[in-house]
Amino acid sequence: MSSNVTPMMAQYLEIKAEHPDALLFYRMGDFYELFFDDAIAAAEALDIALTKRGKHLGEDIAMCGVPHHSAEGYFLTLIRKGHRVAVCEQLESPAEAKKRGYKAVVKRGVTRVVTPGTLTEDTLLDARRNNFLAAYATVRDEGALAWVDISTGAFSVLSCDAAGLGPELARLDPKEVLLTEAGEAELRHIVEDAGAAITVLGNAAFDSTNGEKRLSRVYSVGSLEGFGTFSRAEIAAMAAIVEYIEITQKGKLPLLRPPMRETRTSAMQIDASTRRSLELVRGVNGGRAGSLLSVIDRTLTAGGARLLERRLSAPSRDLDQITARQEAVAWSLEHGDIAATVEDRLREVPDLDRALSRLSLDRGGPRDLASVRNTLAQAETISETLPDELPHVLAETAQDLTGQGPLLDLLDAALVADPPMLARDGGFVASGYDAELDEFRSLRDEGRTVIAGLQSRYAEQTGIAALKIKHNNVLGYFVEVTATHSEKMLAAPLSETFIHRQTTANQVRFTTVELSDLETRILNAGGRCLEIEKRLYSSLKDAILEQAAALFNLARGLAEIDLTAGLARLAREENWVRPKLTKGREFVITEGRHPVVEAALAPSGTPFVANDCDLSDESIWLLTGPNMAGKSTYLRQNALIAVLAQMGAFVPAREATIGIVSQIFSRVGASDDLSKGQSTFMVEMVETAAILNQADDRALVILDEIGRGTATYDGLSIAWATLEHLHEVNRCRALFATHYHEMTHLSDKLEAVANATVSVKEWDGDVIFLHEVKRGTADRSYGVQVARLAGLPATVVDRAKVVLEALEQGEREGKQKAIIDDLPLFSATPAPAPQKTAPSEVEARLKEILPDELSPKAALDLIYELRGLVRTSE
Ligand SMILES: Nc1ncnc2c1ncn2[C@@H]1O[C@H](COP(=O)(O)OP(=O)(O)OP(=O)(O)O)[C@@H](O)[C@H]1O
Repeated sequence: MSSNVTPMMAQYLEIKAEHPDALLFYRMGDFYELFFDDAIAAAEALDIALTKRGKHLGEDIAMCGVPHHSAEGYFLTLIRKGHRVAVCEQLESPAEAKKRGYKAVVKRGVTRVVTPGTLTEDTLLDARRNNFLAAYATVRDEGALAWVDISTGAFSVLSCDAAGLGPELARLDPKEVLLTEAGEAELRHIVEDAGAAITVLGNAAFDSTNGEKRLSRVYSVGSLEGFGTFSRAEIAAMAAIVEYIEITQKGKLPLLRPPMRETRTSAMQIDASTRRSLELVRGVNGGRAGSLLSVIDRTLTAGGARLLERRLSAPSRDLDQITARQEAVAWSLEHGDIAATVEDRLREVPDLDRALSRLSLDRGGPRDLASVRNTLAQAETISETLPDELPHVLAETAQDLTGQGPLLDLLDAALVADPPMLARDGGFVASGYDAELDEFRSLRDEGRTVIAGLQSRYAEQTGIAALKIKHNNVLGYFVEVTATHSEKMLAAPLSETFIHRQTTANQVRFTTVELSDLETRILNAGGRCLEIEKRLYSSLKDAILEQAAALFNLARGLAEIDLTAGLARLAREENWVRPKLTKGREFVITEGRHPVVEAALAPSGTPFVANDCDLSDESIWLLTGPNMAGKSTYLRQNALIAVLAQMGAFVPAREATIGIVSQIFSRVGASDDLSKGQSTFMVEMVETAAILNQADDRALVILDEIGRGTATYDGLSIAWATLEHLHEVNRCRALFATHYHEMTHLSDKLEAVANATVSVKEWDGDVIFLHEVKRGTADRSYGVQVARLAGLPATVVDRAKVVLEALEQGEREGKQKAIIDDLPLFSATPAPAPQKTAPSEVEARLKEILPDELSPKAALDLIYELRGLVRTSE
């Protein structure tokens, strides 16, 4: 290194060398500073000023900085833009550094690396969503995905091959995925598709043998067997997660809950494009708005909201589990008064999971202590509100709410009602909790009163009424009497207490051991208060963390109760019913509704038209009907009802019986994926292929107008063959919407195919949508009428009608091609619409004629006259 590198810059470069892939936030006093390329990148991403600071190897050093107290917001912006941030703090005060030598540089070190998957700060997180960090590992031919939310400690793992990775990532929506180098090469596109950041770790991090040891150490167990039997790949994936947390949190581990082993067969399989098209947790725009989640969320706590999203993302396939959850919702619905009281309490419940996680990472504060206290207080009331007789799910969770009385009492006694954010400034421990603290506080706050008290005591003791305790900068506190009393003061017994300090012209000044003690104590009281509070903070935190496992269960219990009460309220408010789930293949929905479309229509007062669906015998319905009639809505609503039913919720219908659905596939509408260089048609075919290759006989498949992205006959043939495949090979339940009316003949040939249509009325050349689904076929598509409603120019609409008629006539006569060839070309200049043109002269003249009254001569004259009229208009 060049000799003109300053010691500070040398330190910076050394630390930066350890974090080449992160922007290094280097703490200098009240600021974090960035240098060199980091500064240039950060200044651009944060839109802040780029300056210079000194030179390095003859070149200016680029620099930018942000105040440390507002740094979190900047971290978030950088992370959203795809950066990682290494936070380098001062590990000692400048005064401490000076003790080591005049020129010593303050010790610094990276205390954490902020990455998208490892956030814990409330300000950086969406309270109502999980923030998952995932890792994918393969050992020999086995693959596994592990994921954790370090802000809540929830840790899970699943065996999953590479083909299953995309759907799982779509379900979990992790913010960051850890891969090996080889894994990155193979799986990058899948992870990027899921919108997660990729972090590559060395193979050692994924080593399953060391991993097992690492995990056992984290959970302080001899072996992982107590948590379940894990495959090598599962251990490798979990180990990588733990390793990465240790790297980013610089050795501090959050409280991880024991790993939960999931199996792919336990949840309904829903792939990424189906999730998008059904808009389960995100609407078309990527936000919550317009999603199913947004209309069913009645939860009152952050934990409840997160649980709801997880359940909705992974509806169950386990009949017993679903039934147990339904029982809980039904109970809550029947006991509205109890549920209402519970809900009032839930409104006051803070985010316990996240508070615990921050406390365990030493990133918490007094407010997190208060969050624990407030949660415990509410949990206690809730458990008192709940009766003894409860359905299984609620009985289990109610148990988790109890048993924390001692901790609650401790926190109640120790904390003020509304503590400040930071422990650093003190002021959060309640008075009366710690005698020493109370004393120092009164000293700090009431120094003058304590001195006044001492003064009157001394006055009494000496019998000198004029005795004063005073303060100056030279002597500090001292006792002062007038010179007249000096003799008495300097003689025994008073001289034993009062030590002479100074004699002036008129006064004599003394100190006492007690007074100088008091003085030091007053001076130090503020500092001592902070120290004591810091110690108490630590001991309260430890008391909480000792109960971490029970507290996590309690948080989970509250979330379950919240979710149950929310689903019950939803059912009551929206008039939903409890569906009957079976192990068979039924699918009977009576008067089903689409919850999102219904909610969207509500403000306009337009009623939603409920529709039935029965796929029990004829398992494939071929739906034809005009554009805009409501086909897509109908298709989706049936899929959504299945999802809601299997997550344990009630459903928007009058009645529903559903044989458990193993997989849902939905191909609705076409969207270009130009970023991947795929055309609309290509995307459609890839997704259709996935369905035909994967759907089993318990799947529910929804296909909306497949084949429309290509030429008519190609499209029709593909749609035709697809339907046959679903019928013969997949043998699944399916709803198939199409504009190819030719396909309706398939119902004669294929036993399980039925025709259905969405009815419309034609009135005065306009279509009126009835939105009613009936058995049968549609006679036509009314596309041209719908186009007119959409505001297509009248000339185009008229022209389209002419073409349509010609085509239909051609089809009837089997000479379509010739007819099309015969059609004169469309002229772009608007031709006057025929019905609006005034009658021509010839027409006007013809109208006047009364043929019966014409003589042969007059008739001949008329012919000449008409001929003449035509000539003039030519
Ligand atoms: N059952 C219903 N009750 C009331 N309104 C409905 C119903 N179904 C659909 N609609 C209304 O009709 C609109 C069009 O519905 P949808 O998109 O499902 O039609 P579509 O037949 O799939 O049309 P296209 O074939 O053009 O894609 C919806 O946005 C909604 O406002």
